[in-house]
Amino acid sequence: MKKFLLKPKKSLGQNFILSNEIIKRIVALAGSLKDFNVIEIGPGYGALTREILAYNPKFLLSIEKDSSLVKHHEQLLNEHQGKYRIIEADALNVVEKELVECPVKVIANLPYNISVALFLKWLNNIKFFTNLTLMFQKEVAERITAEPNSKDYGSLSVLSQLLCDIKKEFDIEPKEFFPRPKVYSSVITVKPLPTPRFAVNLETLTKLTRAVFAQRRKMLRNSLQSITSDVSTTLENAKLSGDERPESLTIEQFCLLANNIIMR
Ligand SMILES: C[S@@+](CC[C@H](N)C(=O)[O-])C[C@H]1O[C@@H](n2cnc3c(N)ncnc32)[C@H](O)[C@@H]1O
Repeated sequence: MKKFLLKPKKSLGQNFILSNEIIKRIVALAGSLKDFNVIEIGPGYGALTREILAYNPKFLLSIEKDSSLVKHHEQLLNEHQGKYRIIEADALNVVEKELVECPVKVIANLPYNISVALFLKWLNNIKFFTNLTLMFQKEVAERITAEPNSKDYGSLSVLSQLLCDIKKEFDIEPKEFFPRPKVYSSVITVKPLPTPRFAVNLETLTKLTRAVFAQRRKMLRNSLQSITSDVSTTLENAKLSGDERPESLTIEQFCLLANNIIMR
């Protein structure tokens, strides 16, 4: 990769993995790919792409925004005709189900600047995916996997864990990338649940958790005022006193609250 001497673009979150061992560990986490269509976001120079193709998936679709990197995939395209396709696009705007059929697995070292937005987009349609093996900045992985009563617990943790089984697999040091990022990275595996852990309207839950975590030091009786005009009935029906702070609520309690709230 270094021999191409292209200047990595910070604006596109370009930090390329150098270690073959780490590439192998990541792809192995996705399990067998034989009968699966695979999507890779941001293939870059194709380090993960090559390893994914070595697993002989049914089909691999890569989505890369940087046209100068798309050009580097000619050889892979020739070697894997009919099995591999790369499109130049912004992954945030792609409608996956129009491009590949189920069953689908996602494997990606995500560009850090769009990683949360992309993950939220997938959560909205999570049943489309069999599993996702994803690298995030460590801080984001910690927010996704955080438990109640921890500083990282928030809207992203509630939504992710309501819909999926998620495991933090391993951390990666900055020295394993070119150029070196300032922070550690983490790989997580995401297994969508057949149905959410608790029945709830996702839009209401999202608005509720965003509103209360935006004021995470405040007690619920105060922070709920911004989204409902009937705080006391809402709290009573959700079996809460109102003294609680959002980080102490379990996912089940958030769902009960969402099911009982009448939004302004
Ligand atoms: C962290 S690098 C990963 C590169 C390579 N897969 C690796 O692991 O070495 C992120 C990649 O995503 C691409 N990218 C950035 N923003 C994107 C977007 N909105 N849609 C698709 N690809 C994007 C970058 O150009 C870059 O190739």
